[in-house]
Amino acid sequence: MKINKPKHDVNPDLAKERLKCNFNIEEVTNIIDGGKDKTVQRKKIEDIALNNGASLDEVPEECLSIKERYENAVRKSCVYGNLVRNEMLEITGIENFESPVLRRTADAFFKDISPFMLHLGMFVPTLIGQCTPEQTAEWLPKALDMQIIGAYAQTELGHGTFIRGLETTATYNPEKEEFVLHSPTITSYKWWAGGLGKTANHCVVMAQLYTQGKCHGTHLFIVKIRDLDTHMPLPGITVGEIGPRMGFSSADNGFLRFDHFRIPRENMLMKHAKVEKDGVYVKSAKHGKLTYGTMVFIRVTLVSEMSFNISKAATIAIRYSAVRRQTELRPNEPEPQILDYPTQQHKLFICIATAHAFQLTSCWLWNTFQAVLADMKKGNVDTLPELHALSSCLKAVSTSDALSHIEQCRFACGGHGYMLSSNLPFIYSFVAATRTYEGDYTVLLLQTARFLVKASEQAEAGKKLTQTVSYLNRTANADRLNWDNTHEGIIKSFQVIAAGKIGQCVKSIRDRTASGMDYEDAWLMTTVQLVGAAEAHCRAVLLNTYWSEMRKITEASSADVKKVMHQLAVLYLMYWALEKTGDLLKYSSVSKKDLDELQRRYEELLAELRPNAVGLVDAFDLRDEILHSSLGSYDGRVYERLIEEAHKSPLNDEPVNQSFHKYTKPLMLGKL
Ligand SMILES: CCCCCCCCCCCCCCCC(=O)SCCNC(=O)CCNC(=O)[C@H](O)C(C)(C)COP(=O)(O)OP(=O)(O)OC[C@H]1O[C@@H](n2cnc3c(N)ncnc32)[C@H](O)[C@@H]1OP(=O)(O)O
Ligand SMILES: Cc1cc2nc3c(=O)[nH]c(=O)nc-3n(C[C@H](O)[C@H](O)[C@H](O)COP(=O)(O)OP(=O)(O)OC[C@H]3O[C@@H](n4cnc5c(N)ncnc54)[C@H](O)[C@@H]3O)c2cc1C
Repeated sequence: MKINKPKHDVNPDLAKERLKCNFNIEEVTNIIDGGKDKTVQRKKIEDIALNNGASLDEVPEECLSIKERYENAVRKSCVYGNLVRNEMLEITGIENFESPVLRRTADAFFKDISPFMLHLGMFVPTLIGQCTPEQTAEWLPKALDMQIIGAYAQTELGHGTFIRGLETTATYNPEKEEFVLHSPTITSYKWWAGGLGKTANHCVVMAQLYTQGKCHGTHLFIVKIRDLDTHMPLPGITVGEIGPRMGFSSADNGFLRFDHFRIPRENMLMKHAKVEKDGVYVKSAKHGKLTYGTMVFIRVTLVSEMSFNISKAATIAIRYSAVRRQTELRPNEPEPQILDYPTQQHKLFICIATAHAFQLTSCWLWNTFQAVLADMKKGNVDTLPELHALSSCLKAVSTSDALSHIEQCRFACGGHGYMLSSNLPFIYSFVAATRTYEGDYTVLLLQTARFLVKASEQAEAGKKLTQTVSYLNRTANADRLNWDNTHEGIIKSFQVIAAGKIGQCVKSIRDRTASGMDYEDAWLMTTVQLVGAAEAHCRAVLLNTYWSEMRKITEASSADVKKVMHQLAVLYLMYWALEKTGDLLKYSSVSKKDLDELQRRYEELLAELRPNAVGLVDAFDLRDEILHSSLGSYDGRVYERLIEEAHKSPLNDEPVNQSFHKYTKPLMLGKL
């Protein structure tokens, strides 16, 4: 495989690691990309984006002021957007505008975030999923061609989670065939939408629809908020940026207030529900929640996004751990590479395995999503609840796991991991937001729990369940599973844990209602358990999917690749079994001896994977321009880069900062 040759000599420790690797790296890269042809396509696209050179910042993004950072990000977004529009989409096909391949090239331009991300990330998908054919013809080409720039304005100051509680109103006036958008309260200010503050000239708005004096719940509208020529907000629109936050600091998350702002009837996105010219409301014939479609789509794509982010953090931390030496093991011997510490391997090898687990699961989820869309086209919405339950829990657990693994990667890099130049803080703060946005962790797990409780009741009634919960048919009446110390045994035990927890939730709810509580209170009192049950279900799905997809995808692989891919999947199973020993003890016959044996095998597996660690992260094939890391570059020039980056600090522009003469010296002389 053509590696982009490093300009400098590779650090000798890192070079030695590469000699140790005993599998074909390119073969693993092809597996991750989804095939050899996909790797070739990805590299072609990366060459277009990365050779353009526009990503190069003279001053690091983080050293700029808020305004400069935003302006610089817009500059780069325009160069990047133009490349996507004119060159990259020609290769992927326009229908793949959100391909992970395009997504990863964006990271070469932005350490933090592009103010245009939500245009392609949510505005365009909403047009695709929510417009009639006529509306699609009107809006989509303009959006894809970037003649209009959009945002997704759903969340309000007062409500993000509870969409039905949104307060913005869209009241239909049949005389003028217009909707009047209005923000009646402070809490109805739209709040948070990415790109809305300063960049977007259009946005999709979620508002309560009123017609013929009746509220029909939340619906989507496309709204032009700024003049296309002057970019001034239109009369009736108050729009701005919400202020500095933990991450997302180069984008302009926005607020928006409507003062009786009028839009034509045709601007209601009417693929599912409609308002006729005379004001008659026609509800969706298929399903009441189809306006939530963009959220389902993004939740599905976030699983692959998490794989990508973990693979970046793991690459940085593992390459650094091969270069870094610390602490004498024995007197007069060289200090070991920190990667030789089993505790370090425990922090990091699970990250490699998780990146693979999420990548394979995300492909499987994507196929499930496509199958549900195909069903819905034929008018069948029966598979939607299962997709909603799956995408909700996988979004919640993948973002939460990614966050804790990325934090482990930072811990694994000691003090240097705290430097922005390592890129780990950027990756961390980006992923921290994913745990909240697009549906908070707890809230989404409770959505899955709702589905699981129903499924459990159906299993009890002897009904045959759909694929992802079919284990409830087999395990509903099982008490404690006989522990079986095989890989399949571990997966089965997670299904039994999930079934046991769901069963316990059902019992708690029933006990509480039997003692006089109404159903809502009984549910509320049980929510801590319900979140645990949904998480357990998600773990069972993840373990099962990773294991079976890994076996399928490596069927034709070479023996060495098969072996290392197999080792990673086993590591994943064992890691989670050991993390959940309490549950295993509760729901299976596992003994202390079995668990000790599992721990011993896990530690041996870490040692077996050790020689391949650098090879495994090289297989992610993340170019230095994408990694943006002083600690993680291919050549391992860690210390040189840290010094180079330190010199870029604006505080080093002059030998003495003016504050010395202004404040410190007077203080020293007692003249302040
Ligand atoms: C170069 C390329 C760059 C591209 C780069 C890409 C990167 C990609 C970057 C993205 C970047 C994003 C940046 C953040 C963008 C935001 O964050 S946008 C805002 C997102 N907001 C949220 O996710 C809000 C979360 N809240 C919700 O989804 C809903 O309120 C809840 C929690 C699902 C509850 O909804 P509800 O209407 O109150 O429904 P509820 O009464 O609980 O349930 C009623 C029934 O509806 C069902 N239901 C609820 N939701 C659904 C659904 N969605 N589907 C089907 N059924 C549903 C329930 O299961 C339930 O069924 P039953 O049990 O009755 O059978
Ligand atoms: C970086 C970032 C970008 C964003 N971009 C956009 C965007 O482009 N467009 C957009 O419309 N929105 C956007 N959002 C908003 C985002 O979707 C919401 O913040 C998110 O859905 C969570 O809603 P909330 O803020 O109302 O949290 P809350 O619901 O207020 O959550 C607060 C706490 O209450 C708990 N809680 C809430 N409800 C329940 C319940 N029913 N049961 C148990 N616990 C509950 C939660 O678990 C959480 O612990 C963005 C947010 C961030 C952070």
